[in-house]
Amino acid sequence: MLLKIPGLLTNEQVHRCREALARASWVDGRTTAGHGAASVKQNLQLALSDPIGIEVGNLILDVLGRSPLFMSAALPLKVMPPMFNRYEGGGTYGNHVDNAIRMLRGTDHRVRTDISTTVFLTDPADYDGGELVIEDTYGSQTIKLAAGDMVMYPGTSVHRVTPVTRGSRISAFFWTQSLIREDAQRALLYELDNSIQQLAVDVPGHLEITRLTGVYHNLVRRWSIT
Ligand SMILES: O=C(O)CCC(=O)C(=O)O
Ligand SMILES: [Fe+2]
Repeated sequence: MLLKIPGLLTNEQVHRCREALARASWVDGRTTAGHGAASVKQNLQLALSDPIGIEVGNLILDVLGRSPLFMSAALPLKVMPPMFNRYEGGGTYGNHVDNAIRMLRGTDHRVRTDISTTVFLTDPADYDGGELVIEDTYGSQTIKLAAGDMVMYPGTSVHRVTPVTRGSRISAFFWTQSLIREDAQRALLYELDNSIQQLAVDVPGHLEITRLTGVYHNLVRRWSIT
């Protein structure tokens, strides 16, 4: 399931992130890519230990934790600390699939990358190119969103970022391990949750809402990996 979350960050929050990131030092993005991906990756990133990245990442995690849309669609078990990248001067990231397992820095904790996410931090009018192209079962989706918007998509997808030929594209990206491993099951739960929420507005207090809520939780119980 590919899902956009418009306005995850307010303009003020985007501004704060961008101001902090402008003070950070960027390194070659190939340092954090797996073997196959490194050969098609041509961008800049913040070092994982960069205190500015950690601070801005915490702001984003805080906002995410309060996003009902993210919680419902991701059903997160573990969210990796956000990382940051910058593409300019033809910078690009060719077709790749993200590594299935990532280590949490400084620990021996592993995170399975069920869901990949990009949070756009640059106004699309400020750069050319830089589209995130995701191969989906319904064909390829081209994503270029307003600053503060986010897209989440299955970690299993082949994806790329087209060359940035004018300006500079700065984004946060991170991975989530979901309680629900299978994308199709997660998508069903998301649909059901949305339906129940809508029913609760349209026919408040209806007994069937309680039964459907039970079905929702019993499916989570059946499918959850924890
Ligand atoms: O910059 C993006 O939107 C995606 C980055 C990406 O695919 C990656 O770092 O694996
Ligand atoms: Fe990727």
